[in-house]
Amino acid sequence: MAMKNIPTVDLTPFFREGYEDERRKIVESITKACTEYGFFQIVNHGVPFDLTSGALQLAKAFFESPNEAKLKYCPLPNAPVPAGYNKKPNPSYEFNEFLIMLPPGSHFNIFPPNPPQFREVMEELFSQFLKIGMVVESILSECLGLPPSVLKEFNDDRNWDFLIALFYLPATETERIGANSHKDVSCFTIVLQDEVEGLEVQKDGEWILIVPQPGALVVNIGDALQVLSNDKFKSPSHRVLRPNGRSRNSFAFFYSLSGDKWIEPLPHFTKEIAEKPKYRPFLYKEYLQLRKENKCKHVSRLEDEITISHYAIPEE
Ligand SMILES: O=C(O)CCC(=O)C(=O)O
Ligand SMILES: [Fe+2]
Repeated sequence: MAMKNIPTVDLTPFFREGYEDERRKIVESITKACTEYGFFQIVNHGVPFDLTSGALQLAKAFFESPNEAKLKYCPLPNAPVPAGYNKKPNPSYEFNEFLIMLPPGSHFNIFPPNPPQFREVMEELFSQFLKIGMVVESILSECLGLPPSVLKEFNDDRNWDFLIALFYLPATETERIGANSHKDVSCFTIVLQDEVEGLEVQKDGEWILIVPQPGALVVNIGDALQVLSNDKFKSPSHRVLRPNGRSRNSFAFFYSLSGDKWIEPLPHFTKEIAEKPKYRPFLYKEYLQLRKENKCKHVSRLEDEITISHYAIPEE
């Protein structure tokens, strides 16, 4: 595993008047990070540290409760994403437990009553991630060279965003994989990791550690933005290795798209620059459904998983 440094950017200038030069420099560093890694970290993003550390502790307390208690909170079968508690079976090619929530107020949400503040804190975390997500969306839009309103107007339905609390048990002698190499379905994902290492991004065949930093959030590009930008920003392969001797927990916020949207590369990256689209149009919720099957139907072979290349137009 290589120790290259994924850039960390300070977002302070985006919360103040002026600072045009500083903002331009940040846009340049994020563009470079997205082109090279599809990953970067942000600090001074406005999400309170007390909230992030409290949420990590409460989630850990929930996941450490007995299995019978957790299994009462499994998803409803018709939910667009499987909100509630779920666990990858053992043996499987990966091993983790998770609790998914849709936006606060969604009737699909299923929260355990214990620990008592868990629901309230997860809802607050969701709202804070949404707020910073909108700032990140406008920065990424600028990084892609899009006119300011294009991405925001295209992606104007926030009912499909979801937040996952994740828990990884310590590695065993034979099993180290917490989450196998995958690419996220989202436009982009915001990850809050605890202090335990494990998240890695693949670049040029090497695995690079995303070093946990107190107070930082990790951002990575997802498949939807890869399609919309016609591969200008690619959704990076990443994985989670389980730590030795201790557990790890994290939250991942999927800044999504309306499931009712047909998506295909935007004209700014195709017609307007005389490039061929690399993907055929598809309904976003169809892709979400296929990916939900990957996540919950316990596909036991990695090669059987559906990925975004399912919609790629073969090169002539
Ligand atoms: O647990 C993490 O740090 C990342 C999880 C992840 O990649 C995902 O849920 O898609
Ligand atoms: Fe991921």
